[in-house]
Amino acid sequence: MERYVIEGGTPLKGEVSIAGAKNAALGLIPATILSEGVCKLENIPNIKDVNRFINILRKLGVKTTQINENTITFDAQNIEQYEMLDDETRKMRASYYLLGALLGRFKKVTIPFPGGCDIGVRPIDQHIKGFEALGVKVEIEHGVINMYAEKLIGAQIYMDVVSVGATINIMLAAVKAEGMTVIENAAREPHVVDVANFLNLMGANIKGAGTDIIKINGVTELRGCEYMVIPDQIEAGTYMVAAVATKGDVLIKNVIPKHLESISAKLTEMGAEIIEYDDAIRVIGKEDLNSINVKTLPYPGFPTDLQQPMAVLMCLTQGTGTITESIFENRFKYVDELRRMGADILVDGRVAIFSGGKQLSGATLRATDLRAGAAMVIAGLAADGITEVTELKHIERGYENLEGKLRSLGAKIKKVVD
Ligand SMILES: CC(=O)N[C@H]1[C@@H](OP(=O)(O)OP(=O)(O)OC[C@H]2O[C@@H](n3ccc(=O)[nH]c3=O)[C@H](O)[C@@H]2O)O[C@H](CO)[C@@H](O)[C@@H]1O
Ligand SMILES: C=C(OP(=O)(O)O)C(=O)O
Repeated sequence: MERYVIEGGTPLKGEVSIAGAKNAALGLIPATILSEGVCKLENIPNIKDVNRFINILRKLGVKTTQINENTITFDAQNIEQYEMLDDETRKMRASYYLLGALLGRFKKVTIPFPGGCDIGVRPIDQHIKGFEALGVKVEIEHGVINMYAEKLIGAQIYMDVVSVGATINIMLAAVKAEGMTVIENAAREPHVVDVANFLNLMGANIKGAGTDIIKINGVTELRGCEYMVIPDQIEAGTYMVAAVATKGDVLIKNVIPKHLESISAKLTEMGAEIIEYDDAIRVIGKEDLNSINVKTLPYPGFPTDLQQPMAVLMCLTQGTGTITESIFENRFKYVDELRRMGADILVDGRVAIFSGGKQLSGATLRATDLRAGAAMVIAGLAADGITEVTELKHIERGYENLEGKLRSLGAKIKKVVD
């Protein structure tokens, strides 16, 4: 069994560099399937989900060359396979992008239902609705999705919910459809824009990514290109929260401060000092934190993926604050773990009420999912005494070298393998 052993109480101090964005890389990697040339991706984060997806592409016949730790070329010119039913595909959420990418390339695809963090029901009805509008026939049997089309034809698609995955997936198929596709009520997350920019560099014609109306004029061929993954908004936000939780002073480098505005605003409201530079952000924690209310929303709102780390800060204030989770219906499972540390949290449906004023004390905690895992680590860094965090496989899905980066900031954390 692997676990982190953390001795709390040391303020984080120094500089940390943020890796490429998990959720952008997970869209860009399958997008390379659409290219009839070689694509070079730089700033790919070295994390489990990304490495798993690269392996899936290799199994499909994509030739990959590792140029250095974070740069890889993808050559999908000779692939013939459009079916991927292995276990790795089943485990990942982002494997749903194989639907859009393989439909765009072959007009047919067979994959299992996607996995991902256990944070509530995660339907893919909006993905399916979009593909059907493009002329795709969909069959679902025994947990396997089978899609095929004679032709992909551009269409007007209104998304009933704002979905990052559905927006990117429809874009992936629509770039190779005949005519114009319009996605209304599209997601505006930075990774939606990143995938659109990459596809445009490959020769696609996408306009409006970053707004809630995206227009895609289909093209017949996409070429190879070189592209750099954007910095990870969520990894950056995690270090921002960790700096405040430990009353530290951290310069977080290789970020796009614009992507972090919702987090900076909330940390400032809590009393932390935030200094923005062109591609870095300095976060200085304070002795006393104000209680605040946070509601998760689609971008540019406060990201649901930082809800769990933020919960730790809510425990460290003196008064009462709330978090409303409006994206996923069951993303509060981790509060039981924080309660073991003495936190006072009441959950009522989509709202968690935090009564502050309690010193967290070290305990053995389970990383129930990826961001809950990050929250447990931050709680351990802020707590009195020793905290052990188990089930690191979740954390390693999305954080590059978390232990090493925290240690470089002075944290007393070590990974123990029994
Ligand atoms: C691999 C990846 O990029 N994962 C991210 C992606 O997940 P994911 O793409 O799964 O999240 P979505 O943006 O699609 O989900 C948003 C909401 O829409 C609902 N929904 C979604 C699709 C659908 O067909 N029908 C439907 O009802 C979901 O249940 C959820 O309530 O965006 C989430 C929201 O920013 C992030 O938490 C995840 O880290
Ligand atoms: C929920 C997340 O990931 P996934 O969609 O891959 O499960 C996340 O990154 O916080």
